[in-house]
Amino acid sequence: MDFESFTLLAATDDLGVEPAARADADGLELRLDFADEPLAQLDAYDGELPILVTNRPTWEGGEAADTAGRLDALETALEHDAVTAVDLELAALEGAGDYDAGRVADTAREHNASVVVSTHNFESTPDREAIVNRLERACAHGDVGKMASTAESPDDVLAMLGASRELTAIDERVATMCMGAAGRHSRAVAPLYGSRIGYAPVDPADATAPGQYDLATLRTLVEQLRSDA
Ligand SMILES: O=C1C[C@@](O)(C(=O)O)C[C@@H](O)[C@@H]1O
Repeated sequence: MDFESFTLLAATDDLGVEPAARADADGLELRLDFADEPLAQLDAYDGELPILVTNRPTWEGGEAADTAGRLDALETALEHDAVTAVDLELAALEGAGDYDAGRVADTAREHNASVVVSTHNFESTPDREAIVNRLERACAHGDVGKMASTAESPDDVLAMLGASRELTAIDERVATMCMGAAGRHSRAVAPLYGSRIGYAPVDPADATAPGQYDLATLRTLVEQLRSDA
């Protein structure tokens, strides 16, 4: 996955959803931190969709302990041909936590895999300038800078969309979304402002973040809006 164009990922903890995802997804996001035996799942994987692997630490809203093993698992996952992208937290690349995620980025590049550098705000959405600054830092560390914030108002979504448009206009590759009820529509609209990645569960009951649409719905919304543009 090179994220040259909008890429819709079926977010999951179970690679068994792959056949059901094929109609609407361009790939899968496997959340190692949510999954049972994720590396065994990858060993057994014979699906068609490429995979982005994520192993989100607890200090960034995930369920993975901040250990060297968290990063080891991502490096092991990158040995699989089906894994063509890895998600690394901006904070982990800038020295937060106890372990340097730079080695995982190096491994990704050795395997010609893309590096998605992510940052999250589960409480609020900063202003447009702050979003631009954080996304520029993320873009500097990888192939796509990704930010997911929590919207409380339409103004928050406007800030995220404006930042997306501003960075896309200078050829930065970003993925943006606002979480929560107030931010939900951003998941369908942000691709029109340059966002390169969307995340959606096949089954809405399996959401990996607040405010996600199910996969088929998000595909329909994005395609309809893009055709109207
Ligand atoms: O970082 C992201 C974005 C996300 O949090 C979302 O809001 O859709 C979903 C996560 O699974 C993914 O790793």
